Amino acid sequence: MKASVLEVRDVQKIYGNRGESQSHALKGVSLTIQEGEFVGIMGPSGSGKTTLLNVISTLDRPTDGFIQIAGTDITQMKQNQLADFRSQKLGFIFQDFNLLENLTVYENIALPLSLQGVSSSEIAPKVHKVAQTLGIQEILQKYPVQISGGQKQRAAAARALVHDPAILLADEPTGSLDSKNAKSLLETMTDLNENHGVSIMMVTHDAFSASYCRRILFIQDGKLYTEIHRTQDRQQFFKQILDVLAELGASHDVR
Ligand SMILES: Nc1ncnc2c1ncn2[C@@H]1O[C@H](COP(=O)(O)OP(=O)(O)OP(=O)(O)O)[C@@H](O)[C@H]1O
Repeated sequence: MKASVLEVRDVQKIYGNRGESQSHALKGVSLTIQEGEFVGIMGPSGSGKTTLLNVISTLDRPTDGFIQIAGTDITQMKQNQLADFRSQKLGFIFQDFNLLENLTVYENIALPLSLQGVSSSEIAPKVHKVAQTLGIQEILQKYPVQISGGQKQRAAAARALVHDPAILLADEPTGSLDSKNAKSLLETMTDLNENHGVSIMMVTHDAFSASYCRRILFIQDGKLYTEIHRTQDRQQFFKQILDVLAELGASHDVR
């Protein structure tokens, strides 16, 4: 049986101190992601998706509950340990790429390893390997301003994966892409998941993007509402997602 890469148990998040106006953003969320899964997180605006992603990605702490990533309980870690853990075990892709404009694509991809003090001779083969997987070998010497949005997102994905993280966390990764580049990135993520064993958790509003996942967890009002698994083809799954979103009364994009 596969091991779990992520275990979230009874996680609560309350913003604001006692006596102030408080916001109960997560009200006891539990979920497990197994190694090699591609899981989507969806839900209406304000349901707690970003909060969930932030506590899993160690950027914020839960008020209560337990989160284990690759066998390590992150809720017990000190701040400096969390920074190391994040840079070694987690990979992130965001909507707006977050590439450094004054570094080449190669240097951007190498950055997480350079920051960990890995030698340049060890870094080079890793950058070339991940660039090959993402089909961006030709643009390694270019600067972000010289490449397209789709290429920027591939470079960002390469940077997220170069240190071989336990899980790739994606927050609206197709949000800044046109539909052709979005489709191409989603196909790449599917390839990473199916053929390279990358475990992925993706937060998205977009039913088309979500239809590439194998399983989707829906959150509403800080709690898990339901989950669905892809058993048939992607078009069927897309319809199933729209049905749940309609049930939730959520607004959604249809590409
Ligand atoms: N820093 C904060 N301080 C106080 N309340 C917050 C804070 N961040 C989020 N909230 C509240 O917590 C709840 C969940 O917000 P969250 O951003 O996690 O939702 P979301 O599902 O990501 O929404 P969206 O899809 O609009 O990004 C909301 O009621 C929000 O107003």
